[in-house]
Amino acid sequence: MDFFKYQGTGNDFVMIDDRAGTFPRTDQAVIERLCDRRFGIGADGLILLQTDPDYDFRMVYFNADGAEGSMCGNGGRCIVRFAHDLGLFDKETRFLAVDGEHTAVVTDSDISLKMGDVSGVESRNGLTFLNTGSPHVVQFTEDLASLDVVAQGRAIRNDAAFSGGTNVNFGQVIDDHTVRVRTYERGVEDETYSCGTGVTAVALIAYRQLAMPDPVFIQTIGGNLRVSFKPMNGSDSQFGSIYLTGPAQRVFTGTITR
Ligand SMILES: N[C@H](CCC[C@H](N)C(=O)O)C(=O)O
Repeated sequence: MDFFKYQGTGNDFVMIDDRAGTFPRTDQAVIERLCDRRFGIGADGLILLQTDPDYDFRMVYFNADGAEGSMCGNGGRCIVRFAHDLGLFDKETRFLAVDGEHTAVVTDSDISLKMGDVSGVESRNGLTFLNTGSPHVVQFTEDLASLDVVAQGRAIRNDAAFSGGTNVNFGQVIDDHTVRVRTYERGVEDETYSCGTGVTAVALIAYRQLAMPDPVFIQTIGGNLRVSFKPMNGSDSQFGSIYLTGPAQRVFTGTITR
């Protein structure tokens, strides 16, 4: 079976053209092995591109642990680049993911992905929590560089307040419109270089708590992203027209031999 490898700001994915629908998608051990950085290809997740009667394509996303995940923003940007590379559309696309419809626009340098609307921001156990397609906690800190993201992220990830777990993002304000972010990802169970739904969550909370204006510029370990949004219904915790914008590239192709 052929595979492709894509990365978006260092969040990397095994990408498979599964338009024939033959990939063993219920075999969690196979997916986990393909994502393993020692025994497999190595990736933060695996994504199937499938057909859909009403859309350009359908995205099916699995975390590195092999389980089907909630929405993945960087994976969404990567599969848009993949579909574009396959010639499935010209500049603009409409596709279906686990959280519903997404649209995206492709330029040479960037993919701009429309994210699902955000319906609320909660405080759980004193932690700021919201769902941007995946569940996220957002915390701001003064010293991001020396933070033990894995230890602190894992403790919050396993907090009983979050049934099913949560991803955990730590942000440090760099200037009036820029936040640097590090993320502990559920399903990878480690820090990743970037998390698209995570930086989206951070941008919205930077607006809500710190009055940071739209768009918010984000620095991750793996590169820079931009999040634009519109508050909805006169609320500072509901958002629409959310766009996640930044680079996504094919890195290599290969063949899975067993
Ligand atoms: N890396 C992804 C997030 C995956 C979410 C996943 N870790 C989960 O909560 O199931 C992103 O760019 O949005």
